Amino acid sequence: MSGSRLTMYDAQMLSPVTLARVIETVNEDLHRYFSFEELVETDYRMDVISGDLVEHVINQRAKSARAAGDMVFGLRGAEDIFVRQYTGVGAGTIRNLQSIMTAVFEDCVEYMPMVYYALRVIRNPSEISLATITTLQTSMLSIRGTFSNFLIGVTELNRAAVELRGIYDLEVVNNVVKDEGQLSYPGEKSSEEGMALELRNVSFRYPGSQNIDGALDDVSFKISAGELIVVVGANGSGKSTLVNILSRLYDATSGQVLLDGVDIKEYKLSEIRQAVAILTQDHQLFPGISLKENISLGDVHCAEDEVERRIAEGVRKGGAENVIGKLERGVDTVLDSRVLRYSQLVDEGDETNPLVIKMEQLERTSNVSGGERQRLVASRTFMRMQSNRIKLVAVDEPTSALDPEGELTLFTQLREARKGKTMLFITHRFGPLTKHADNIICMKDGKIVEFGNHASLMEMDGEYCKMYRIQADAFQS
Ligand SMILES: Nc1ncnc2c1ncn2[C@@H]1O[C@H](COP(=O)(O)OP(=O)(O)OP(=O)(O)O)[C@@H](O)[C@H]1O
Repeated sequence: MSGSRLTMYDAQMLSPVTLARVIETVNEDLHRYFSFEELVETDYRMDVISGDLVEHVINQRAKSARAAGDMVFGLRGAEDIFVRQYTGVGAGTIRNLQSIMTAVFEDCVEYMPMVYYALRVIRNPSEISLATITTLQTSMLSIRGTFSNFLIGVTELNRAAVELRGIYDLEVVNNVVKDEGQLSYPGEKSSEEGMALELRNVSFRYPGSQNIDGALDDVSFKISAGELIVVVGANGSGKSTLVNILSRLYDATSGQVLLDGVDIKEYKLSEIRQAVAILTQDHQLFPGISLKENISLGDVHCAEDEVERRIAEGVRKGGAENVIGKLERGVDTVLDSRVLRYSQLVDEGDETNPLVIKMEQLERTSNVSGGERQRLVASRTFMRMQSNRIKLVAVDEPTSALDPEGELTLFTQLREARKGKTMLFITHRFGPLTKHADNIICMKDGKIVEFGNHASLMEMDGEYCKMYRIQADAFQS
């Protein structure tokens, strides 16, 4: 795609004047602009934050906005909202409020003499003339306009604030996770083998949680560098929360987290993020950018002459070679291309409306399945894992849409890539992983109820053994 052609489809029949319009653009910069703009959505939060991509996304968005130039006319200000959503800084809101208040103040000052004169006329009606009435009327209309603009502004601000809260509770996370550490990671005590992890009496409750109990309750354990750990437990037992705490997406409410024997808060936050690779069901393909770029975002710090090779390796290990092979444009394929939709006054449910028909035609349908998507997302993680900086890999049930062979291959590839890394797998399926685990953490109601390898936990005949037997029996009966 190149050029900057805009194709417009107007709906003249809606009204004597055009009230609605569908615009198609083939401008690549504009597409990128919309794509990066969309990454503020909750759906992509996990990828952007855990991949340490905040700065990259903000820069790319600004760059494509500059390149697209006037085509993003009317969308200025979105930048502020974007930055605010990622940083928790309300710069845009504050600036908007300031400009509205300034306008009101200026108008009040401007019309003050009129107001004074109007008050005099009320007190002394003999002063009034036709010219005075006309002047007063005009002034009052202006003042009314100013105040109605003010009210619209306040409503807008309110809407923006609600949107902000709704979309991004990450703002809370950013406020809670303070980036005050000074140490570089890996540090002096770090091992070549991977990241050593320790939790000491950690309890955690999500900000604003309505649950009676916290998500983690007095959790303690120690994992040596380079171990393969499997975390099991019922839904809601705290497994994913454990990963959130270890990768410092959240800070523990109480207790201490140590990485290589040093308190996690003493390290620079971005260096911790750069040392961790996370793959979960929540990880997504980014819309509107090529598969190649999607996978390369696994490591934006990769040397330029290494990128191609590492993407290819990521694709192979992620089991996505066949997926890409069957696409006409291969790794250059753009899935979920963004379409500019302007649908004011159009009932999108009305399937006979010519604009609705046109919009549906323009939506690029994605031609990959859910499982194929998971393979492409896994390819990004494998791209990331090739970096020497990665010392911890946390994998949280990323295989829900994979066929059994795909799941087994993914786990095998992950295990084989463990050199120099500590691996943490969260799974509900015991077979392919637990027998390879150095240790298994079994969780229940936010607590660790059992810790040990498969043989020792089976011998214990407790919670782990019970869950294991349920799955094993299902295959035998
Ligand atoms: N963002 C959140 N805000 C508030 N509460 C949350 C949030 N995420 C999880 N919780 C709560 O924390 C507890 C632990 O959740 P967590 O996701 O860690 O469980 P899990 O063991 O990974 O569950 P699953 O097997 O279903 O993935 C649950 O009670 C859950 O409702």
